[in-house]
Amino acid sequence: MKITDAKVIICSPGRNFVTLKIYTDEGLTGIGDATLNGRELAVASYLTDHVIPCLIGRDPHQIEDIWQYLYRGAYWRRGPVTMSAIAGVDTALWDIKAKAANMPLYQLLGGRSRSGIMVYGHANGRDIEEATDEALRYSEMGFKAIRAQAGVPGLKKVYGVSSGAQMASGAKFYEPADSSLPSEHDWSTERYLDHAPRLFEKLRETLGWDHHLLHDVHHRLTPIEAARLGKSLEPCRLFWMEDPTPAENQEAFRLIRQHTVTPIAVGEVFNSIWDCKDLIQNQYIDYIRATVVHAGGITHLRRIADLAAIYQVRTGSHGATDLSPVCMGAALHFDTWVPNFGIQEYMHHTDETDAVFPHDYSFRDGFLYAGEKPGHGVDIDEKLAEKYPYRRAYLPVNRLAHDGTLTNW
Ligand SMILES: O=C(O)C(=O)C[C@H](O)[C@H](O)CO
Ligand SMILES: [Mg+2]
Repeated sequence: MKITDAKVIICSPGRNFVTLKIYTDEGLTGIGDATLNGRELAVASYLTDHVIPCLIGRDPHQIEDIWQYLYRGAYWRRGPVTMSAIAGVDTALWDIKAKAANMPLYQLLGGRSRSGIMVYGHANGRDIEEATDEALRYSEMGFKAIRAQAGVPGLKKVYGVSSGAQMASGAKFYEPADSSLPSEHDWSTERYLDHAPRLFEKLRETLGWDHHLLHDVHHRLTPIEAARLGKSLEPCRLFWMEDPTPAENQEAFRLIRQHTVTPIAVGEVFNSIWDCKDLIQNQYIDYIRATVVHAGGITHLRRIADLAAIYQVRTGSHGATDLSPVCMGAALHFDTWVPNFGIQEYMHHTDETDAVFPHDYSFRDGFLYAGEKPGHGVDIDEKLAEKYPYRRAYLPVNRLAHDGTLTNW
């Protein structure tokens, strides 16, 4: 088999997505997600201008060789743009290989390791009461694991809290990339550290102890502040505290670990095994959140998961709505196989997105199930995609409430 063509499809059915479609001389096609929220066109250009010309004429079955060719061949290794582009190619090639084998992708990876994929949903509210009501709604929908975020008194806008608008599915609409220039949030660590434990006390009081509860700190604390939060959340027994501090300095997590047994999840912004090698080998974290689209596709994510397995670190892949249904489909096949699976993030896409990307995965009683169609089971309706042209949209920036200093969002 030979690759005859490839093209990048950019569309915005509610939010921007970049999809790579690869064509072969045997009529089989495959698609991969290459979306990098807020920097979409950089990846599109990387693919169109620099990667696609290198793909034509290659054997799509040689996934590993093509991965190495693109990674080593660029000379400039790693980085989110490069690795998202490689992920788009890699995912599309696994899709083609599985279609050629007439098997669902998880079978090629090593077969089924579990009956379904436990997922966590996002309950949030402008205050603790609203977030608690929302968590109850997630429980009624069947979720066994719920991430909770609440507004902080005195702060106008914080990460993870919806303005209140509802989608057709009933879920609260939340899209952080909400503006053609970055919108501005405000932040106070003192107010947040006082407030966050109260949210989880209320959730335990209301929901009891049968649900897994998760929380995303979204990189906003220093290590010692994160240690304090982890300690104060211990009585509420969280499944994880996510991204407590920025992870550029992997050694920083040693300090958090010395102070708290609240489990730690990190990795949604990681794009290679080198970003998490020390975190994993020192057992500073419990869950690795790297995912298919930002970490070089299935080929590279598998290496990260295998390293993590040796150190009893489990997977907990990123699954916000900026990861397209193509990424979600591929991730679910990966999750169906990976031996050290922990949990999968699952945020509903809008109806418009679901219509542009028909898929065969399904949700039932707190679990997602990969479909049985050959490939990863996700397609793109190109005609429909044309109706939703790209719109520039940025993630917000964050400033300290008391003096306007730029801080982590
Ligand atoms: O889903 C999460 O845990 C996130 O932190 C979502 C990120 O803010 C989002 O994917 C950025 O594009
Ligand atoms: Mg996160």
